[in-house]
Amino acid sequence: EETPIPELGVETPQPEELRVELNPISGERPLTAITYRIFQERDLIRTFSIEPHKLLSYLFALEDSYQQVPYHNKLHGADVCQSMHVLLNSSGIKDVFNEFEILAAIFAAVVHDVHHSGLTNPFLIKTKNDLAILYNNESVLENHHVAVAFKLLQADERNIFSNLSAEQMETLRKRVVDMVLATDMAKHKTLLADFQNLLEAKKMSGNDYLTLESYDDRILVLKNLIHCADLSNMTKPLDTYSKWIDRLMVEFWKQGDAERDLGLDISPMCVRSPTTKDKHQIGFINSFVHPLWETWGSLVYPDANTILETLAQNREWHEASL
Ligand SMILES: CC(=O)CCCOc1nc(Oc2ccc3c(c2)CO[B-]3(O)O)c(Cl)cc1C#N
Ligand SMILES: [Mg+2]
Ligand SMILES: [Zn+2]
Repeated sequence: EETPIPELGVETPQPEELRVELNPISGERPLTAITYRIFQERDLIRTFSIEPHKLLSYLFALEDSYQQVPYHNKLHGADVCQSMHVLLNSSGIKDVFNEFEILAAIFAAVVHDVHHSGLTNPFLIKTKNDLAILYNNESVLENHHVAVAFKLLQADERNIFSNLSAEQMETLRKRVVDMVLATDMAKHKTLLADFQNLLEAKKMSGNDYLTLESYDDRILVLKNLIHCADLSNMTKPLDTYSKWIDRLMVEFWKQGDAERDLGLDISPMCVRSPTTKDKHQIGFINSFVHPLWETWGSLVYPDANTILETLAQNREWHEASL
């Protein structure tokens, strides 16, 4: 029978250092505030005849569908959306994507982890959680996030895409599904290899400007873009980055506690010990994050140089703590 997801919800007291003072502007609704502003700034509301009250209703419902877990909560959704917004302005790609692709990318970023339970795919799979059964162990969380995002659109008062044609909606939906599913870490190696092959081929063609014709080439760059935005914590200044790590570790350690209580092997990153924290972070940065950002940096050179410097400094900070 199904093993219940151990409650990681509101009743778990947030350790003091995780308590954040609410921003006087965005107050309780950082995700709605940031996303609405970005839609305005990119003129998406006018371009796609989005009814403002529907956009607010959708964003309120989306924000409330993010679980109150230490890391994968509405702040992470807001953060990845804002990071996507900035990355889309990188010199190397600024004029590459059209407004439909930008709408899809911003939307995919803000919905990409909605209803995340604070547990990993391997945990949901080994505990035979309903979601793992429903999605046959395949990108379980990511399938759930994008399904919830589109489920919320079904209410007419929340359907922000009601003025798109059926064909436009079909393509938007495909792009959003493709991007959110690409945030599954299990797909990282293939995604990055394909991205590197594409850039190599483009470099061979000599033209210094990235020209992308096919849907597959264009969506490949967008998949890597949302993956970068999702793994952008360590490209931020240390005082911000360290706050994200603290949240992530609390979430990982809670899963470790649940694994122990269920008599399961404790996932390496979920072992409650500050020393392994740095070891795992360095391992994750070296194996996944740095190669990805190096590749991104080569695409938007020299736009990402500051990012790469910050990434190196944050890695040194971890190494100094070993
Ligand atoms: C402070 C950080 O370093 C943030 C990056 C997350 O840190 C890790 N993330 C990992 O995998 C996922 C990366 C992205 C996501 C998820 C899992 C589930 O939702 B998501 O889309 O946010 C793995 Cl395998 C290890 C670490 C480590 N350390
Ligand atoms: Mg995710
Ligand atoms: Zn995420």
